Amino acid sequence: MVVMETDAVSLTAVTKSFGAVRAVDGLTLTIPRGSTVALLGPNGAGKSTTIGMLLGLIPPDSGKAALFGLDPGQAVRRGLAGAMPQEGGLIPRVTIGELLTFLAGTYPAPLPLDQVLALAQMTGLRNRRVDKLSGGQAQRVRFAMALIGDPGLIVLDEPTAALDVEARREFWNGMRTLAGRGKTILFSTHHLGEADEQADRFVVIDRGRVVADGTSTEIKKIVALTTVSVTAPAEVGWLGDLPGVRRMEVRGDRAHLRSADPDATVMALAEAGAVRNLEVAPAGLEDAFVALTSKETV
Ligand SMILES: Nc1ncnc2c1ncn2[C@@H]1O[C@H](COP(=O)(O)OP(=O)(O)OP(=O)(O)O)[C@@H](O)[C@H]1O
Repeated sequence: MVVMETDAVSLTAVTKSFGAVRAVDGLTLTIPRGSTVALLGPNGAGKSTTIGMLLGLIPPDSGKAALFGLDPGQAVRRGLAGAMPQEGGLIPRVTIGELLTFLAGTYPAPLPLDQVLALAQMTGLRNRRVDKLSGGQAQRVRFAMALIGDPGLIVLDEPTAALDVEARREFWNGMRTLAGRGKTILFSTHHLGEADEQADRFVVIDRGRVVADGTSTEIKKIVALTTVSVTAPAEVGWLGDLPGVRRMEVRGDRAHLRSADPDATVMALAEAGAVRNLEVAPAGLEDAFVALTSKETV
């Protein structure tokens, strides 16, 4: 008999309203162990509320949230999930080392302090007081706080918002080390390029619902077509009938073909001898994201 491992995250039809605002609207999301998932969506889409519900901080109005098959609050107390809030008060007048040692004592099987400091790129900062930190350093302390219990699931709400480019790179190095150890990582972000590099799955939320869920390539395919362009031949009408082409537009001396099957389109162009100054531009994640979440009224 095959024993199914419980998923790291399981949200089933969760709904949460604040007064008249339905922040999350019947959202279902399952994250198996070991994946790195990016949660994307415009401002107010419901990302933070979703994260709050899966950490047991916000009780859903209806539906069910579970972490590793347990009630979320219970899973967090057992150190199975570590979270890093967007911002949050650090206790003043203690050093980073004291704060992390105190927290380590509250978990059954914490990570050694040296390891946590290394993962959070804070090895030299152990004796620094937490109220004497830059925004980026405070962010790293919050990251270390999420890691100290050695959780199987790490949840990060816009983890790199306060970090500069170099600190961001270091941060993701730490995350990749953790992902390599089989940790499940869920993070929300507005940096689509960054998400594209780090995550192996993308969940796009809009108006409290999941509007797309898949790999970066799958998400791009759902909505965005690759643009194949060539120097326009004398006659252009036939270009619109080539395999894969959904739309054709001539601007200046160039013909732009929006194609669902760019390989087939390029082959057909080559057979017809119409490949002068050929360019193929794949759709970006940004295009896909805008198309998925644009506020068009149906
Ligand atoms: N405590 C609250 N009281 C009232 N309304 C709230 C509360 N928390 C969230 N909302 C509303 O619920 C909706 C979803 O908010 P949420 O913070 O979950 O979105 P988000 O996707 O995290 O946005 P952002 O990217 O701006 O952080 C928004 O309309 C927000 O104003």
